Amino acid sequence: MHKTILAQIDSPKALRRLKTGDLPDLALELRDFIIDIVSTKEGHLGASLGVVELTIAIHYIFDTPNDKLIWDVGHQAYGHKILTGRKSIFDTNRQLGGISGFPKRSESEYDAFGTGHSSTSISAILGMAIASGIKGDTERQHIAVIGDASIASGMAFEALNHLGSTKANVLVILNDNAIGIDPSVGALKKYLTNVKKGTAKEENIFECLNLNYTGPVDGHDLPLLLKELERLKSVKGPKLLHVITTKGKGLQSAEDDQVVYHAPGKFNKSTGELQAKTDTDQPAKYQDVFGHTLVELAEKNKKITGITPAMPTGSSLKYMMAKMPDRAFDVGIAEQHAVTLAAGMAAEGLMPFCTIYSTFLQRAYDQVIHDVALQNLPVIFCLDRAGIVGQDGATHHGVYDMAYLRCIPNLVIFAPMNETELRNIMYTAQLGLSHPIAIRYPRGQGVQVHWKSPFDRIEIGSSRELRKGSKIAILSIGHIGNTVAEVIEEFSNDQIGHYDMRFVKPLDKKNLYTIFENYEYVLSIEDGCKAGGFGSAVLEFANETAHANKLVIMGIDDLFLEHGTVQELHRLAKIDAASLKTRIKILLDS
Ligand SMILES: Cc1ncc(C[n+]2csc(CCOP(=O)(O)OP(=O)(O)O)c2C)c(N)n1
Ligand SMILES: CC(=O)[C@@H](O)[C@H](O)COP(=O)(O)O
Ligand SMILES: [Mg+2]
Repeated sequence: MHKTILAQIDSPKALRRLKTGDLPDLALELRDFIIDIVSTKEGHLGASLGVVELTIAIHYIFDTPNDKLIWDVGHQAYGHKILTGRKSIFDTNRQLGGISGFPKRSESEYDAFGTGHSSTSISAILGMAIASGIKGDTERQHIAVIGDASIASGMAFEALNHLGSTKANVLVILNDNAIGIDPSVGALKKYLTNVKKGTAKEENIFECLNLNYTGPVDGHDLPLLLKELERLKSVKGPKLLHVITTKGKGLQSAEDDQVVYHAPGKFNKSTGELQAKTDTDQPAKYQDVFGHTLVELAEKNKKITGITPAMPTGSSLKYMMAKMPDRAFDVGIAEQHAVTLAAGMAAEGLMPFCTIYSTFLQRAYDQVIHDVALQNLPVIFCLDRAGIVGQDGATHHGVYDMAYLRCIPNLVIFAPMNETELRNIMYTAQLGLSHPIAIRYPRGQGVQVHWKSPFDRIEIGSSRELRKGSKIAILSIGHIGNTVAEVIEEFSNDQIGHYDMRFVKPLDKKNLYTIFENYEYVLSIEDGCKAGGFGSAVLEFANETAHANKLVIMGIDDLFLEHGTVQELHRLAKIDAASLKTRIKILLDS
């Protein structure tokens, strides 16, 4: 009997034909299935395990896909994917050519809205509910599932503020597990904890916002969930169901270490034990070089502060937070606030290192312009996960930052080719800059095993000549310069020069002028979009000096790159070693 129910479910329609008594067994099977696949294929684990009962209950009670269902962030939607016709291809999750790790409109009619960045679900579902109203569809249900960390973000609050002033038929399900990737933070978290303890003040914050509030209810109690959802189906207007769940539910190690099991990599599906890393003599991750270097600098320079919007582990700001809790802040999923908070600190003479994933800084674009650059406040942005990030895919690649930052006056943009360069620019920045600076570095490892070098000051706007040549000059920006260095080793002649340009802005125009004068061809390469990026900056320079005909730009074309390994995606984007080799050969032969 057990192990057979999930096999029958190829759609929510099949699910809805089950007896309610079968659903607890289905929940067990669904958990096992998720654990089984994620243990070898990797991905986000804890969040999906936590909402197994909720996922079953929603699809059981509501008429998806006619009723609209949005999963905020979407990293918890594995159960949803499996129950909505993607069970047989779930083992392709996050792999090249496979299904996305996040809901995606083009993938399934059950994915009502594409997510990946958090806190968008309430706005989007309200938009859909308003659309249903305008189209005269009064029966359709609209459901957004949002986590406790995501609902604390500004965008979610903006949406709640609007929602509560409407009669829209929207159900917000607050999935409260008291943790984001790292433990949730802030006053709202304290409030929700008090609600759970029954010690909250009499007025309920959601009722004050004019939402019909139910809860808190046990999100693992399937009969209770079914009952509440069935009841709420006939309650008109905006409403919020507060469910309490355990992230990682059903796998003991994932419940015990929720931070690690958010996305644990490969693990033993029976014991939960993580697959041991075999090679210890590996270069450190850039994020760790950042995190440890910041502590090192902050120990001497008391003006240094650190800020992360909800990514203390991912960015490694956790090291400073542990050592200097008064000077290092996790502000929750609040990129806009993080940037303007840093601006305020800089205005008062502090030296804030504001570390944000490249992709998530997109949300704080106006704050970078209006609050930082326009006022020329020397905030130090450390943009982690810049470039292609791999399996998280299109929502997460950090490939636009050079383009979207380069057009902002006053802003310096630097990309380290290795750990030493990252350390040195961090050191330089805290010596005192007269401008804000964005330092972009990729996900994963650098190239140096022994990275703890003594500090050296870097002259702003200076590039490095790594190899002198005569025919082709390769200009690289950041970590991708290591691919260039490797590739040109294979060309024994001295025709190829290599320049680590370091600064997207200001460009080292003096050096560029000499390069364009002395080489027949100049080839720029970047792990960002070509439109408006580093190569575009070089092209603008080349135009000014009438050398544009010498320039070849390698970068990412005008398209959204999907998911796959970083290597696969570099190959697809034609910025990998083989593509570079081909380009070089063509130029050498011409
Ligand atoms: C705008 C934005 N910032 C940061 C992230 C990174 N991120 C992904 S999941 C997550 C935590 C979400 O926590 P919560 O909403 O409580 O959901 P749970 O994982 O607990 O289910 C964060 C910070 C993101 N996806 N989007
Ligand atoms: C869902 C989400 O946005 C994060 O969990 C993201 O996948 C983190 O990526 P890193 O593994 O690069 O920290
Ligand atoms: Mg949570």
